[in-house]
Amino acid sequence: MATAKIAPSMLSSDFANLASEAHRMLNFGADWLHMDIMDGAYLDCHLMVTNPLDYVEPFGKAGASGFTFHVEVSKDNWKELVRNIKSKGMRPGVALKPGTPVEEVYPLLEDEIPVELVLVMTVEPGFGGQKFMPEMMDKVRTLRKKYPSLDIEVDGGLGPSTIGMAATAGANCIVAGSSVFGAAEPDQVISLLRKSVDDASQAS
Ligand SMILES: O=C(CO)[C@H](O)[C@H](O)COP(=O)(O)O
Repeated sequence: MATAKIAPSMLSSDFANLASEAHRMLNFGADWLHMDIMDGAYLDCHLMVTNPLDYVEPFGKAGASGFTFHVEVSKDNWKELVRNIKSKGMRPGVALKPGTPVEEVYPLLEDEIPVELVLVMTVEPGFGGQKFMPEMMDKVRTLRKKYPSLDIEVDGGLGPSTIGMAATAGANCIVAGSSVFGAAEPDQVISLLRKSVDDASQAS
C-alpha cells in the first residue's frame, strides 16, 4: 500500500524566510518539502533542468532525500541518472509534463534498478497558482492499476477542491503550494489532503 505523503511546495513560501517557512510546514504535519529547481532553459528537486546529471552530486551533498528528473530530457541517460541518484542515497523519481504520454515512464519502472516515484504534472511546469488539469487523472489511474505500490505524485493546482479527484485516481504524494501557504490554517489543509488520500486508498 502506498502511504500518503503531503509535500508543501516551497515555491509558494516566503523566500526571505525559507528556514522558518520549512519548519512551519513540518510542524503543521508535512511529510516532505517539495523544492522546484529550474535553470530557465527547461521551465520546470523536481528538477526542471536540461541536464539533471549535473545536479545529482550537489543535491546529494545538500541532503536531498528525493531527486526527480523529467523524462522528456533524459531519454538517452536515464539509466545512468537513476544509478547515480541511488549511489548518493536519494530516491529516484521521474516527472512527466502534461503533454507526455504515460507509457514513456514504463521502461524506467521496469528496469532492474527502477525509479521509485512518478510525478504526474497537473499543470504546465513553471509556477504556482495554476488551474488543475483533471484530464491528467487518466495517467494516474493507469499507473495505479499497473503498479499498485508505486509512489505516484501529483503537482499543480492541488487543494481542497481538487484533492478528491487526485486521491480517487490513485495519487498518494500530494504537492500543494498556494493552497497550503495561502491558507489561514495550513495544518487543516495538510490534514484534509492526507485524509482524502487515506480514505481513497482504504476504499480501493
Ligand atoms: O511545480 C510547480 C510549478 O512548476 C509547483 O510545485 C506547483 O505549481 C505548486 O503550486 P500550486 O499548488 O500553487 O499549483
